[in-house]
Amino acid sequence: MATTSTIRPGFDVIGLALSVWLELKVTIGDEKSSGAPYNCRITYEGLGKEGVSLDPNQNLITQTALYVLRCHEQRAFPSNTHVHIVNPIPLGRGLGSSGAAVVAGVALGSEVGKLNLSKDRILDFCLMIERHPDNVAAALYGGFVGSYLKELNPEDLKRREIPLAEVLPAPQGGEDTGLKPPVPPLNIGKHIRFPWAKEIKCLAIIPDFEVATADARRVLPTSYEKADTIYNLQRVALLTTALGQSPPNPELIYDGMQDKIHQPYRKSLIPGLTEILQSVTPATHPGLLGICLSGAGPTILALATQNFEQIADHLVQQFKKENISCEWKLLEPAYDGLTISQETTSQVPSGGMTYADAGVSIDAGNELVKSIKAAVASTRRPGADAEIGGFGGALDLAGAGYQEAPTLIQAIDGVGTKLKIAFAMNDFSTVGIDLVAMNVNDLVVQGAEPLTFMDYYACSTLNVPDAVSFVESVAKGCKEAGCALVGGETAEMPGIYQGNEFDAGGAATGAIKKGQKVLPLKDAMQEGDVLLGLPSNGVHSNGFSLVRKILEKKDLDFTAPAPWDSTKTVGSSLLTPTRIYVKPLLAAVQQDLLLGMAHITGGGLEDNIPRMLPKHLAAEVDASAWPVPEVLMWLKKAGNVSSREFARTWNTGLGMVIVVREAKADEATRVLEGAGEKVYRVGRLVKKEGEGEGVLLQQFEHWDR
Ligand SMILES: Nc1ncnc2c1ncn2[C@@H]1O[C@H](COP(=O)(O)OP(=O)(O)O)[C@@H](O)[C@H]1O
Ligand SMILES: N[C@@H](CCOP(=O)(O)O)C(=O)O
Repeated sequence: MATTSTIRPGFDVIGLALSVWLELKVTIGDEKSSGAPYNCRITYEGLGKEGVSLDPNQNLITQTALYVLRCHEQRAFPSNTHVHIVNPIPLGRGLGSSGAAVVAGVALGSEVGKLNLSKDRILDFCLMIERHPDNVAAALYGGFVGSYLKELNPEDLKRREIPLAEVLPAPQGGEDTGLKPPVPPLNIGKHIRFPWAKEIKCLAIIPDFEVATADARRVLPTSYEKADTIYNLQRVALLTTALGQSPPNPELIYDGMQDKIHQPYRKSLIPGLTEILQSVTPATHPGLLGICLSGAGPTILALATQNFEQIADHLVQQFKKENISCEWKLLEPAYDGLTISQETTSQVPSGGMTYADAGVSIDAGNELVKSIKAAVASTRRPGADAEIGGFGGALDLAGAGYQEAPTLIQAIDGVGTKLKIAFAMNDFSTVGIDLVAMNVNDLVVQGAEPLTFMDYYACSTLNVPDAVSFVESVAKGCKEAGCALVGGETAEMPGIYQGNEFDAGGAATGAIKKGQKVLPLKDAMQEGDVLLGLPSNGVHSNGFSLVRKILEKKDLDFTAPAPWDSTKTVGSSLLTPTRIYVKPLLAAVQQDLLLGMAHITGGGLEDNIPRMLPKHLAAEVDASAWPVPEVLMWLKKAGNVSSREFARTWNTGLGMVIVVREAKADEATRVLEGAGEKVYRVGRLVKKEGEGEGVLLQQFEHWDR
């Protein structure tokens, strides 16, 4: 079940289901639950743990389920029911936690009561609890949804027990609610799904305080000026179509998301709201399409196609001016809505043990596979269809363009301790790119075209949203490298990993056409060959143990503004994914322009450059020839890291170093620049003195500026 955000000016009308899922795991016949009130024991994990009641008559989910059961002459849950709630949706922030809880509650009642309610009937019940249809309709049906409430007929209107409150603290309405609750009239809500352009993503800027939806509705007037009503109607009519058009039109969407019937009244509850909403436009922040309050607030929803981090960081800073801290999330529309699955292993004998009891959930694994299918399939390429679910990933070499047996090159690597930063930031949307980069960059330096990738994700207990975010980022990396994600492994190993931590590894396979040489061509290299460097964009994926030590020493939190880049937090800057150099380098390889390449990973320039050189040659490198990223300069200074150590730990600003013949250096530069690279001439090959150094660094005082 996804959380929804109502998009202005469609107040109480349009909602969007987002990729954050409230999950209920229900067991009937659970011995530990015997004697629980209403036969129901609740356990809870996730957001809101401290505040949410575990009393079945108080908890919104079970309270709603009891209401549904009582409407069907069932007074309580079946004996020994255990409901385990897993909630990743922040409560009271305008992200529809209550809407999702109500949908979950009605579905729970329907399932345990064996009522077999249709989705449309579930909506009727939901609307008895939460009277605005936008959140519940989107959570129930999934996607971008418009909805309306049918006018009740005079008989129904007369019924005192039909709820008047917006979010009811109890399924109530009359004195006898508990015994004889109001059964909803039939078909009171209608919905329709609108198209949503695939490139539009949702940034949720979530302040660290709550605004109860009921309070945010209390500040609204009971009637509106005609002009304000027309203002909103005009915009909503266009907006629902504009959000489905590809490419999206920022002007239409930005204008279409203006509102005069609720945001102006809610500014009293959200400090700085008007200024914050006005502080970004598509002109000041390219990629932004529109901005509004999410639900009843205080979360801000920004729709965008790119530059997510800059937009989010800007909005976080605006809130900061009001002394409000925020976290932000990049979310996608979710199209599944309410989903219910039955565990096939449910005939557990009394006292019998299950794999799930031991901490390994086959269901969660299956759900993960279902959720990542689309992202994985998007990496398909000739020769590999990237369909997961089989026992192994298939690659048809002829289909991939290799008619004669090629040389296969394989690489395997992990993300390393950069994962620690992702855990601290609870952001797994980029580390998969690092994982792919570490592998495919190793392949391409040998001249191989990456064809397939497989990832390994090992955790304690599978957190499906985190794992989905991770695999989606792996898929992103694969697309950038042009390889298909043909499989992977998710391992739940309680006892080996702790909390939300996991380890991630992966392996790539690439090919070199018959007749084409495997690089480096050590025998062909000679004194005077030129070294070209391609820029890194920061730390990439090595040296993070030292990075963390330096931050600790400087007492710098991951959420603090980065001292080297005021537009980012320390954590978000450090999570900048490793660059993938495959496409530009293959362009040069195909023209036979390169003699060798070194991917600058652990061990830095000092250890990696010699890996591509023959024993008798050394690399003379001019450290002043390329700019060092600010983050690396800061780390060097803050950690008082010597230049030698600097060049052995981090990439110093070069992600790739390439050897070319002097006569081909300009041509190679032109090809690489044509493929979008910046190229620096950083040195040359010289004769090595005996067992001397493989890298002779010159001008490294430049790093001490
Ligand atoms: N997973 C949940 N389990 C139980 N109660 C919940 C859950 N999610 C939300 N609620 C209830 O809904 C309230 C928040 O609803 P509301 O004010 O409408 O905010 P939101 O914008 O998050 O929907 C919470 O305080 C809590 O009582
Ligand atoms: N249309 C409602 C939506 C409330 O959403 P929530 O996520 O805050 O519960 C409103 O704007 O009041």
